[in-house]
Amino acid sequence: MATVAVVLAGGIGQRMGAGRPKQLIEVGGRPILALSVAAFDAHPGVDEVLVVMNAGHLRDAAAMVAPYRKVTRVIEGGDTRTASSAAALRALADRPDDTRVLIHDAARPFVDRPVIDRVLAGLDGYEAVAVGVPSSDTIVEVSGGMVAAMPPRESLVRFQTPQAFRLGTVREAYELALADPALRATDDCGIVHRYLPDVPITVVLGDERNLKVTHPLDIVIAEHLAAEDS
Ligand SMILES: Nc1ccn([C@@H]2O[C@H](COP(=O)(O)OP(=O)(O)OP(=O)(O)O)[C@@H](O)[C@H]2O)c(=O)n1
Ligand SMILES: C[C@](O)(CO)[C@H](O)COP(=O)(O)O
Repeated sequence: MATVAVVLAGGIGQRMGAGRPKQLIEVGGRPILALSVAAFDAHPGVDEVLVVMNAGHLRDAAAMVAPYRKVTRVIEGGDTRTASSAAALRALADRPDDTRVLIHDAARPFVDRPVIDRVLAGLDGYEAVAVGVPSSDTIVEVSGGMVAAMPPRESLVRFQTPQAFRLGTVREAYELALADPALRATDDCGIVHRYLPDVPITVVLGDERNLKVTHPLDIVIAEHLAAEDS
């Protein structure tokens, strides 16, 4: 069965405040979007890359990813990350249920081959795979400014991407989610977990370098990581 990597680049980068989507910013002389796409293009287990971009920058994105031969389409995303994932799933509507789909934040340009290897290996035994790293901070649930719950840190991980799925599973979860007026989600595994609670989601180890470039300080870190790679 085919393996498709979806690179989500439909955001506007509000928290970065750069005046343009953060995935178009260069680190180490290359756009963040290109670095993310390159990681999947170079992976021997990935057959195809689908890029999701916001409407105003489709041409910029197409030009940036033109050198990568596995990129088959650059499509328009939606107003939220969830809507952009849904747009990608619509673009894959004609693909068989056993297609393997990896959904990745374009804003994580340092995803590397070992992380992708672990995700693909996870898909051999499970319908849904998440990537997590242990937290070095204590994570607390807060309600109304007060501590409401303190789950033991050993039981917590921070999710990264790519998250991977059998297409039939993530498609079914999204069909249910999109029919729910109360839909709220920050990632794709969250949608599978909520709408198909019987589907086990395995968690494989991520990497601290696989950071999500979100705030201006992250650009400083990203430049440093890019220099390490050069
Ligand atoms: N409507 C959206 C929103 C986000 N994303 C993508 O999902 C990933 C994670 O989102 P985030 O880091 O929140 O990016 P932005 O939405 O651009 O950032 P912000 O929330 O600060 O505006 C990014 O690669 C982003 O481009 C997307 O494809 N479509
Ligand atoms: C999917 C994600 O990267 C997992 O940590 C994260 O939830 C994305 O959140 P964002 O607010 O869209 O950046």
